[in-house]
Amino acid sequence: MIRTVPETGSTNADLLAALRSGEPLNEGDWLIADRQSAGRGRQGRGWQDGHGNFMGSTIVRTQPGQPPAHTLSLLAAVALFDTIHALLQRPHRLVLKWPNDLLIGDAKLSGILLEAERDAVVIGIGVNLVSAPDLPDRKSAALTQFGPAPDRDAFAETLAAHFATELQRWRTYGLEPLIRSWNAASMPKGTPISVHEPDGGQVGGLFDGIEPDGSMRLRLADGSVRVIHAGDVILAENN
Ligand SMILES: O=C(O)CCCC[C@@H]1SC[C@@H]2NC(=O)N[C@@H]21
Repeated sequence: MIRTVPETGSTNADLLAALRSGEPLNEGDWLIADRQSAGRGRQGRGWQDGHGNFMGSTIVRTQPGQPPAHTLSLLAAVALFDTIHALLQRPHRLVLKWPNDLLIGDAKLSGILLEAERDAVVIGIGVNLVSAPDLPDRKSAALTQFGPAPDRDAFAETLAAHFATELQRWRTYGLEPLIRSWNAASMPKGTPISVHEPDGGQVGGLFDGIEPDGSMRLRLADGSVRVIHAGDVILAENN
């Protein structure tokens, strides 16, 4: 069920609170806000809302024997890619940047934030359908720069359907088909990037694809490969 509210602080915060208070929430339920006053982004950043943009969250129940929960960020990215790809007149400009950002050219179009709560993960997605905020450290873009504004509610229905399909595939067949889909949508190997690691370190190199477990390969200047399990990736040319 998709529930829409006119305004809230953060749809992620709302679903986390609902989980904590034991409200009945099912997989497939989405909470979507027309406006968000305290949107949360990755790495402690905020997420700026915009009239007509998509801001919504859903939950997945974690179960023993299924792929690691953090790979749901790749899953959400693939579902989002499929949703947006169909809307673009020149879809080849759309690429995924590890782990889950969608870029048009070199500009960020959307963001995905996973937050865990006991046996559940809240997955929040923000998409610049109509307007893009100015970001301090990277370029941003909105879909309206590339075509007509999609209807937000129709967009939500399609995204929810793609997400449900990917979730079932992830549970049934594991990570392999998901990684294949992610790779097919990925920015090209050899793209110069800079990785900001959770410990505050920064390392530059060339994007070298992803490992079967979803971690990222970074080719360093000396030709060796470093496997990155967590971090924030910035295109070197945006730096
Ligand atoms: O930093 C990022 O790239 C992730 C941004 C995630 C934003 C979405 S908007 C809907 C949901 N609610 C939030 O507070 N954040 C996520």
